[in-house]
Amino acid sequence: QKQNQSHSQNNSQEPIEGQNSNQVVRHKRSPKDFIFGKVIGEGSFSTVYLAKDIHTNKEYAIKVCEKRHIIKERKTQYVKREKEVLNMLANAKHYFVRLFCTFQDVERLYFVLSYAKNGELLPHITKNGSFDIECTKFYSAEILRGLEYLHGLGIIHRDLKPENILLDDKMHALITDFGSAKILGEPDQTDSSSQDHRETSTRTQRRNSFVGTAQYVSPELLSNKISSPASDLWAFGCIIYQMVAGLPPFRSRSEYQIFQKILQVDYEVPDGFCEVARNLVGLLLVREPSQRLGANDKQSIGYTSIRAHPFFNGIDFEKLPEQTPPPIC
Ligand SMILES: Nc1ncnc2c1ncn2[C@@H]1O[C@H](COP(=O)(O)OP(=O)(O)OP(=O)(O)O)[C@@H](O)[C@H]1O
Ligand SMILES: O=C(O)[C@@H]1CCC(=O)N(CCc2ccc(Cl)cc2)[C@H]1c1ccccc1Cl
Repeated sequence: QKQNQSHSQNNSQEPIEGQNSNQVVRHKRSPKDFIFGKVIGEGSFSTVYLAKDIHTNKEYAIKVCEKRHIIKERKTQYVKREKEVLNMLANAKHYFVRLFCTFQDVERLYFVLSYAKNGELLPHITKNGSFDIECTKFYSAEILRGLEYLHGLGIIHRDLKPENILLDDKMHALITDFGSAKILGEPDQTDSSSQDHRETSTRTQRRNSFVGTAQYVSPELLSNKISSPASDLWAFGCIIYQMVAGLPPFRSRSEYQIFQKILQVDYEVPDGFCEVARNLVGLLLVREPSQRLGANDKQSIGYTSIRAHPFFNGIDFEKLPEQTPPPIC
């Protein structure tokens, strides 16, 4: 719309004259600030569009959620949690999809996210059959760095899977989808609603009904509903296995049978599966969360025992963002 000069919206980051220079006023965005392009994806209650900011010409992925549908599906908490966790990741420079801003209108919520031009990791694994060891090492290392940052903030993802690892234009990994995340130390919903204040240790939380995606869910989430950062380490083990084998470790026609296999830690390793990768997967797919490799590492310094595993020989964890990801072949 025509901007009235005297009240022209300052949507860029320049300070407005009359304000001291280090103060930048950001005006609340609205759909009018963007040109909405093609649909790049659909969620169970969201549609994601490729969009361009009319002021900067920058491209974003805008996730649009219908309020009516969210309320009907009783997912209001999920949506609020996604925004809350994305905000906590605002200072992360790498390894996560970033949230630039949110706004809403009567019917919808809008999340302006970084655009992961190369989509989800999953199709890159399946299309290619599986990854070679160089690719597997690189992407496992980037995911591990993301988990170190996330767990360092006391956040458990709880639904880590190759569909939730996106790839940016340079093919670097971006973890996304934080609606199922748990923030350690916050009062658990069950505590506030139920009278009995059940003991929950700091590192693990008693769980309410949430369970992640069948193939990647950890045994503890299926049995006693307690999740901890080690629950993400289990999913991490499943993802490494899947990059090497091309399929997740726990597979079956029925979800119930997948759960049975997970609870028994019943998986096979195909012939030709790289031995050193098999060893690492074997140290992560351990039924007892506290016995998983990395479970007892100090959160503040990262997963030193996983980084030290021979599988990561040759990986410089600090230099990953500057590296060119190995071609998927
Ligand atoms: N920042 C992004 N950049 C590029 N593509 C994205 C981005 N965010 C989401 N997508 C794509 O849009 C699709 C829908 O994502 P969205 O997060 O809305 O739903 P979902 O989490 O995939 O589904 P559900 O809500 O059922 O879990 C996904 O398949 C994803 O590939
Ligand atoms: O949590 C927040 O930061 C704000 C607070 C103000 C606000 O009204 N909302 C929307 C809350 C909301 C969530 C779900 C539905 Cl279905 C309707 C409204 C929240 C919101 C705004 C825009 C995008 C997402 C969210 Cl959760």
